[in-house]
Amino acid sequence: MQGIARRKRAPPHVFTTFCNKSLNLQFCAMADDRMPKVDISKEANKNIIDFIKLAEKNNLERVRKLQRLRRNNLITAFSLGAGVLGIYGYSIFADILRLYNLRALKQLSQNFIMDTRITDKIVKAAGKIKGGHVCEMLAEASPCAFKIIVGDVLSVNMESLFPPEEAKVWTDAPPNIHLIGNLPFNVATPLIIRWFKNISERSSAWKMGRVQMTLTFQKEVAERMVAPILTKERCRLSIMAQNWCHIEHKFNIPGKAFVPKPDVDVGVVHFVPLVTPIIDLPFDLVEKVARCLFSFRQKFCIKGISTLFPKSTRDDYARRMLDESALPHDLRPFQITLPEVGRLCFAYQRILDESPSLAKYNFRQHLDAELEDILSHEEALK
Ligand SMILES: C[S@@+](CC[C@H](N)C(=O)[O-])C[C@H]1O[C@@H](n2cnc3c(N)ncnc32)[C@H](O)[C@@H]1O
Repeated sequence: MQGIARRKRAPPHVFTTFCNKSLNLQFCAMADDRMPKVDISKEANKNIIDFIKLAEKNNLERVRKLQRLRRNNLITAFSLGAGVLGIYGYSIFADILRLYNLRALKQLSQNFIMDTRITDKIVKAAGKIKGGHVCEMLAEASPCAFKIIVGDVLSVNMESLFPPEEAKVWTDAPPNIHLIGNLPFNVATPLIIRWFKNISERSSAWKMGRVQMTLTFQKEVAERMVAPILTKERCRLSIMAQNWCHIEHKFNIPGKAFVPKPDVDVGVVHFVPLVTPIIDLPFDLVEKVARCLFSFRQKFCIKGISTLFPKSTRDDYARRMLDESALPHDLRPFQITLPEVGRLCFAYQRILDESPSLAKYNFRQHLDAELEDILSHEEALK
């Protein structure tokens, strides 16, 4: 008790303990020489042991506090480092843009990929291109003969771009000609639809054979193109892409890899035209059936199919198309396989063979007139 009373007077910072359970509290050192030594080996004094335990607990807490502090410091240092590196990296990109006198034009959706690891990855996704003919790479980066075509890719006829001796027969392996592009999203989607049409007709670049493409799209569009049945992404674009091409969604590029950064992520997609399409019918017919079929995605197919026909005959023709295709009437568009869409297309073709004028019917054009009809009918019922 005496020892405790004295020790209470001692300033807490001069009390140091080195104790360990295995030492059975054999050693206790005091930093203050004025304090008398306490002989704890004599007899187990409960109060002293409690005091030492308390001191040990305090020490432990201090150590934990220090560890927490150190961890927080590390996190802060790491975040600051990453921030500095980010700013440094961005300034390098900005310098490169300035060096090449490039200015990102918003109206052309110019978002540049400055990381050559990503451009390498895109080129790798194109497959074996060594010694090949490639449409689009940067002039300065290319050791090969390079020709810049200034123009709108949507209206360029690519027929004459490649040497005729590179052409391959359609049923052969694809020629060593590649279309690689990182185009604005508002250009890439209409362009690929146009190119599917060219593929179906074997026109433009596809006069050279089954020319492959490696193109970027908004990530969600890439996902739609490869979407299998029963997925929420399945849509008209899935039908069009998968009907004419073997298609692979290779990888995604995060928006932050571009300068300036777009609001969305980007998907890289590789296309190889099929020797024979799954639905071997004219592009416009397949496109029209797919468009109408998916115009009411959550409804039964019959609703979308019926929009292929004028109002007076639509229910009969739609039922006939489903029956001739051996498809149930309660099927929804995202449940239909490509060969089943094909059966619907052939059924539609047979109807057109009987009544060719039906081919001209366009639901969208007639929509306004029909809506007016419905409204006036409802008006009359009031
Ligand atoms: C997303 S940026 C990509 C730039 C560069 N290829 C890259 O990957 O860093 C899109 C490029 O397509 C060009 N572009 C925009 N509309 C175009 C069109 N209709 N025809 C051809 N190029 C177009 C823009 O000028 C821009 O250079």
